[in-house]
Amino acid sequence: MPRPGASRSGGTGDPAGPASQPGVTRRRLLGTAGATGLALGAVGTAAGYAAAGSGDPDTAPLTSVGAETAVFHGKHQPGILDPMQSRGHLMAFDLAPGAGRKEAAALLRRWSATAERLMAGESSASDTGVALDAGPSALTVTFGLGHSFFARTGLEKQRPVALDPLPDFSSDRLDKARSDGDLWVQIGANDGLVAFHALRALQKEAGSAARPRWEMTGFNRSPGATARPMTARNLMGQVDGTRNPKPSDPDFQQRIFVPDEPSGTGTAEVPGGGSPRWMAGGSYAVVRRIRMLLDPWEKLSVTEQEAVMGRHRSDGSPLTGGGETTEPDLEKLGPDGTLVIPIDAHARISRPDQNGGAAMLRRPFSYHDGSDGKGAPDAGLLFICWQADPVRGFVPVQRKLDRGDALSPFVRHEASGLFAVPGGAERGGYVGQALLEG
Ligand SMILES: C=CC1=C(C)c2cc3[nH]c(cc4nc(cc5[nH]c(cc1n2)c(C)c5CCC(=O)O)C(CCC(=O)O)=C4C)c(C)c3C=C
Ligand SMILES: [Fe+2]
Repeated sequence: MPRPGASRSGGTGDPAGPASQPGVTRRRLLGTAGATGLALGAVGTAAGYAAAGSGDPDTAPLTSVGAETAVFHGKHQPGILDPMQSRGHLMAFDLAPGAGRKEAAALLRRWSATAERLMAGESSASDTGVALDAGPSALTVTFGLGHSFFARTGLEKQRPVALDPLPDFSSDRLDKARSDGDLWVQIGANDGLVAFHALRALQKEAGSAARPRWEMTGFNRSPGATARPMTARNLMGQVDGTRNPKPSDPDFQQRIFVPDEPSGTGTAEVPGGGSPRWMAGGSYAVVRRIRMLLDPWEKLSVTEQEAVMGRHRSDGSPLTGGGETTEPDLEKLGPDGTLVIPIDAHARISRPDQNGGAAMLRRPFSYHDGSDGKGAPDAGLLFICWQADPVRGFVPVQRKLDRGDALSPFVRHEASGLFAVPGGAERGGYVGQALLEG
């Protein structure tokens, strides 16, 4: 299976040698004809990397981690359905003073071209060489548009109702400087250098059109670190992600993605009108930087921690028994006559059946930014969730959590963003084209 973009042309003007020449991958990709493309979500393993086995570092086989390739073009943008990567960067940009629709379109075209090249393991226009020697490493780049983007570009009439600001929650402690933004970029890769390389390329290509607003760096477990593929753990030690909606669920598409023919115009003139047509195949990302108060959390006994969550710490199984994926028995009483899964346990009150069916796809990164200056770790979750409409996903669940989640005393929401993430770019096109040229 040829890797997307592997034979595309486009000069780089970079002096870094063959790896930066048009159509040449960073590792001079060898014959892709025999590639098997081992499907893992949208990520595949480019078996075409397998080489003659000489000692030549440019032709030696890559490990499976380096060879994994995600697909840039498609109905949905990458970085939503792909397996979570071990490294992540989140960045928000604001359009520069004087930059409008034309500049935004040119920027998204540049960014999309670069994302396509880098995801295929090719070099970027002003390659720094940071990712030389490495394969694409399951790199994904995802672009989103914030509420303020639409006024800046004169496209208010196209702004989806679904992008209306999130309500205030009583437990919010939000830093506005690290919240929101005109444009949002999510980068994920299974190699820290590959992810950083993409970050620098996109930052430089913002040029005079957009200025960085905030940046966050996150991580997850490395592929292969466990004996078998397992659900992720967060920095509280919990198995996190067990009950995520699955693509095989009958209602998965309608819960997570805007349909091909959105029901309404999605404009403010049509309340509840859903999403506009340019969002077909797109999704809405809610991004929350949630600090974990790890010192008090780690003082709890394991039994106390498990009561907060309603699940066992060891394997994520419900307190009512069974394995990780066993359905919890929410009515079960213990010998003392109280509920085995406490009434305020996080895993109880966040369920769709406790929130009018509200559901979201959670795809977070952990983060650690040193300490807060008083000795407590500044660590937690870069919570990212995906849904077709935040009013039927994140908002009702967070309202419920805000009212009485047993986890609340141990977490603090410190930054927030809501972004419209358009559908995937067509070949030769760019993300957001239907909006900006529609
Ligand atoms: C508003 C949405 C949510 C926020 C914010 C949130 C924060 C948060 N969650 C954990 C850890 C776990 N969450 C789990 C389940 C779970 N959480 C949410 C939503 C939010 N979580 C949902 C919708 C669900 C699934 C509910 C269900 O369908 O049963 C779990 C249990 C395992 C799992 O299903 O993933 C854990 C663990 C932390 C640490 C956290 C803030 C830092
Ligand atoms: Fe949760």
